[in-house]
Amino acid sequence: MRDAHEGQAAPAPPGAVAPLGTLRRLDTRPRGLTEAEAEERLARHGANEVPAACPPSLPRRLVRSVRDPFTTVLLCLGVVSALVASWGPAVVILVLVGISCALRTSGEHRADRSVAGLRALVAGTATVLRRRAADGRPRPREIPAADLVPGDVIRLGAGDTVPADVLLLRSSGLSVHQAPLTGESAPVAKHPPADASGDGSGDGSGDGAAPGDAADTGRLPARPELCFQGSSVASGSGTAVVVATGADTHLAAVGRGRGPRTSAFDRSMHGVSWILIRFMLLTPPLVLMADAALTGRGVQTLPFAVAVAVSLTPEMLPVVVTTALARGAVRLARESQVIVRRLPALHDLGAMDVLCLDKTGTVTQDRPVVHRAWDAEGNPDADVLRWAALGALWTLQLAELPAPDPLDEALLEAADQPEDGPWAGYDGVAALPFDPARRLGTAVVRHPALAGTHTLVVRGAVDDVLERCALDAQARAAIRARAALHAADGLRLLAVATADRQGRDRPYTPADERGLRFAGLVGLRDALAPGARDALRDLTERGVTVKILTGDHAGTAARAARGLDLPLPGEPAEPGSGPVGGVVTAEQMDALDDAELAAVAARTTVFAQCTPRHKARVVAALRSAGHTTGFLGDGVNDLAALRAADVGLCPREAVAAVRESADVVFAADRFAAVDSSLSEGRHSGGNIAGYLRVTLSSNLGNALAMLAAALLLPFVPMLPAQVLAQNLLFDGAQLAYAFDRQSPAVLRRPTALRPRAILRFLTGFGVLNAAADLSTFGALALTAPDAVTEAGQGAFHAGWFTENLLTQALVMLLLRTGRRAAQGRRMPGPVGTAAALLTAVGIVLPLTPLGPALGMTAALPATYYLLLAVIMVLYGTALAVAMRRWERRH
Ligand SMILES: Nc1ncnc2c1ncn2[C@@H]1O[C@H](COP(=O)(O)OP(=O)(O)OP(=O)(O)O)[C@@H](O)[C@H]1O
Ligand SMILES: [Mg+2]
Repeated sequence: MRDAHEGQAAPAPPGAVAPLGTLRRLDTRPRGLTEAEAEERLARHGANEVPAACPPSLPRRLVRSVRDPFTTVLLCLGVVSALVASWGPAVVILVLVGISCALRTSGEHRADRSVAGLRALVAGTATVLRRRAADGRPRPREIPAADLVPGDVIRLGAGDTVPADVLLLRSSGLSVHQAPLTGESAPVAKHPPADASGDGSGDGSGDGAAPGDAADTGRLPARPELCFQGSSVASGSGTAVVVATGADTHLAAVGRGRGPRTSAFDRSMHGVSWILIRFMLLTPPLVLMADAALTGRGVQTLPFAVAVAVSLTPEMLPVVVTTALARGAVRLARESQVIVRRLPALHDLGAMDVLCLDKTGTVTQDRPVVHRAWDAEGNPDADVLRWAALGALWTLQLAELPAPDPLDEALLEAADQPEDGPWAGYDGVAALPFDPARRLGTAVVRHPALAGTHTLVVRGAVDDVLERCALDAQARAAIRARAALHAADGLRLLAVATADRQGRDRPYTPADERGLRFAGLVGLRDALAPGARDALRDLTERGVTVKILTGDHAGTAARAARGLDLPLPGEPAEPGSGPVGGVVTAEQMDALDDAELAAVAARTTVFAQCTPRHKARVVAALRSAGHTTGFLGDGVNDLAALRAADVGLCPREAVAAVRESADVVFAADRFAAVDSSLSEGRHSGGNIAGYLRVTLSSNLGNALAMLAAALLLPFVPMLPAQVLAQNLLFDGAQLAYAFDRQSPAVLRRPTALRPRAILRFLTGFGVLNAAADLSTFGALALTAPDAVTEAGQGAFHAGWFTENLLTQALVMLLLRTGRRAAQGRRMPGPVGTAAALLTAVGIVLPLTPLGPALGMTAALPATYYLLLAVIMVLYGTALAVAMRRWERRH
């Protein structure tokens, strides 16, 4: 069977007229280039690389890291300081920004390099027709998309990414997604210029979108005969000649089109950033006003006001985020063969609380085997299978699909060789390959004995085929009921229908698929993937709700869910009658608006009979209900949902377009990989959350204390050099969070960064921190009255410096999440070590020669240290109690 297909590999020369000029201009033929020509052109035109796909250079990255919002605010504060010639704060800011940018850039660079090797595994390829010699036969061959040259003739099939800008020579049922270029979600029909289609095969529009729609929605020219790099094939197939590659493509000209969607990570970070930026922008004017009102001083307080704002900034946030994510990504790549294509996706994985899966090929093995075929009355009938196989055979041949569909393969394998039976003499006329949006496909065949008659063979999902059959309601209901029984038995079902039509030259379109004669059903078995059930149970236990979104029959889907031990709320309804209990079908979804769907989606586990649009709708509904939603799928029908999700996951065997849109690609066993990705994501998320909590609350505490001190004391409570030293020490210690290993308790739940929760946390714990500082001021005034006078301010600086570092160390240890479970560990871990170092430096530094250099005199009485110890114990107790309450509430 496959031989017959491959024998057809050489395309018949089309009666091309219109593209002829193009072919001549490109100096090529419909049979493609020779290898030698291609090599020469590659040298001339360069590699066909998407400009945005190559990693940015080191200087580019450096520039980009400066554009981060915190860095921008810091730089603005720096400029203000420089304008009023307060060089202290200006230098502090410059040093902080410099260090943070350098660390972040090198971190990103390293992470990129170490995943580059694995990334090659998911690089795009193209099926090209090339000849060894000028008179040789063209052979289809898969090559890296980067090696394409203008003039190459390529084949496109459903699920392929269009690898360059191409002009269609032939097509059948071709529609492409141009979403990455134009943002429009419906597939657009594509076909060669009307008089160029030599093989009589028609074009079908995917979702009924008219050619030319593209013009209204994007900057793409409305040319149905052109497919643009970056779009992907939604249905059908085609043969096309490459007209532009690399930097000459439309994609390169318009840039990446719409940027990537905002993910959960972006939303969280955006929320947190804006809370802080508001704080930082409000601080200097507030300090100035308060100071002016209370002490009558003027702009000379500005440097101090700026210092307060600077001390609020979590300047290491970008570094901690990048390092935590990059380390996780590198570990995943090395240990679990998981490729994280977008670093923030790792955080989203950690925060993910709903994972949607497609069924076929994801939780099943996707090696369907034909079980049985039945005629319209429900009697076993091998002819139905043969009709289905005949349709599959001619679809494969006429549509020149780069790879056959597993379902079609199963049909061909199971059917008797059609050459032997009454099917022997059939010849293909046209094909509309399977389209997941219509959920059926058609082959048109003819038999010499029936001159002038074309037979349409339609295969597809039961409901969609029945809809197009000439049947009365009763017969239809009877077939539906039988199908439901078979589906409940776990079979995948294919309905087959035929129709005889007057032969014609006009192309066939989906509009011809009506008034059909129902032939029967084919049932196929597709076993559940080994390990799927255990993996899904683990996911559920770890706080991720699993949902299945499938194009399959409701009964088949429900049976699979049961086999996977997934709950089907609302069960049971009697099999074979009406809707299947616990399963929501596309039809039911269509009756719901988005808000209603969000409510239904929350309590439903299985969604059946989905078209690609339905899958995407469910994902969007779940996201709108506040869930961080992942989608794991592998087929063309999953592409839209994958893009709609916060994090798109796919196995390496997924179709090219899916692989290229996914955030995370699993190169090895996908279930083991989901598990380790989840752990790494939660690790990274937990580390980032820990850093944010500790840094923000202690920064706020410090800022409040500085403000109070400035109003109470006759001198500047913290000199710029001290602000710098303290910030550098804090930052250095807090980098430990990027390397922290979270306790198992953290890994048991999704780690979401909720800006509101963080705001509540930071105000509560910030005030507590400020209270500790104020108590210290009290202790200083009590034990060393000199320290609070202008002359003795060196002692105040030293006393506060020590206290600040000690509280910081305490906070680092006590405010991590899952702290209680982590206590059992013997090794101190990076955070413990950093806290110990911070304590040591806090006590010792003012006593060394560096102390006076920073304006600190360590002439404090022992009673101060005694009181400080008491304050620390009280503060530590208060922190522990507050943290326990907070953890219990969240
Ligand atoms: N190649 C094909 N030819 C004809 N009909 C098909 C083909 N592939 C699938 N179908 C029919 O269309 C239905 C929907 O298929 P679709 O590919 O959208 O989803 P699926 O593969 O069944 O499930 P999932 O969404 O879980 O991957 C199938 O249940 C089947 O009846
Ligand atoms: Mg699938």
